[in-house]
Amino acid sequence: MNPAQPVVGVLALQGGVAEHLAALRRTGVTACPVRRPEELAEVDALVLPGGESTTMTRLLDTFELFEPLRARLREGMPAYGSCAGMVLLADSVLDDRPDVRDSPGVRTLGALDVVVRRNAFGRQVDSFEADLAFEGIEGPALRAVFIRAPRVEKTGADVTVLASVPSSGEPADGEAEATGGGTIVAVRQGPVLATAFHPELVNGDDRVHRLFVRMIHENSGHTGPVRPDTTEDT
Ligand SMILES: NC(=O)CC[C@H](N)C(=O)O
Repeated sequence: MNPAQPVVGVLALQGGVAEHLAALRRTGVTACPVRRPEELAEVDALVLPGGESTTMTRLLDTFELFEPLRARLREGMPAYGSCAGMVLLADSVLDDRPDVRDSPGVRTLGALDVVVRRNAFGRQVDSFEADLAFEGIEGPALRAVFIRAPRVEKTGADVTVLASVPSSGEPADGEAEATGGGTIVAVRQGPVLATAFHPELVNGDDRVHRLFVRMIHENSGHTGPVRPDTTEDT
C-alpha cells in the first residue's frame, strides 16, 4: 500500500532542520524531524542537513541512529545530503589538510560511491555563492550557497554529476576527467542525491527539494503530485 504522498524525514541532530522541513512541506509531502530509531523506521526517505560532519558522526552514535540509518540506506531508502550531509553519505572522506589521508572523526554511511574532501574551498573562501546549471532542474540558474563546503573528488561508474563550479587551483587526481575541468558540487546515485551547498537557505527556490521528491516518487511508486515549481507558495 502506497499512500499518495511519501513521508520524508529530516535528520534533526544539527543544522538547518527547520529550513529543510519547510522546503519539503512546500513541495506537498509530509515532513517530520527524525531523532530516534523509531522515527527513522516511519519515514520513506531522509534529508541529512549541513552542520559539522564530525559532530554529526558523534550524535548519530549517541542517538543510536548510525547503524539503523546505514541499514535503511543499504535497503535503498532515498536520501538527500546537503554539505555535511553529503560528507556523511559518501563512501570515503578526505580531510582539508593534504597531509592527513582520511578524515579523522568522520564515519561515513557509504551510500554514495564518491570520494569527498571536507572544507575543500579553503579558509579564504569559507563561504561563497554561485549560480549553477544543474542537470534535471529547469529554468534559471540555481543560486547555491556554499559554507565551508566539501567537494567531490572522485565518482564511481554509477554516479551522475549534476552540477560543477569552475575549478580554482590545481585539480585533484581524476577530477578533470570526471568533470570536464570543473569542481563537482552535486551528484546522484540511484535514489541518493547530494549537494555541497545549501538550497534550503535560498528563499523562494525549492527546485532541489522538488527534484528529491520526484526521485522518491520514482523509487517507491508514490502517486501524488509534486507541486509544480513556483515561487508564489513560499
Ligand atoms: N555547512 C556545512 O555543512 C559545513 C560542513 C563541514 N565543513 C563539515 O565538513 O562537516
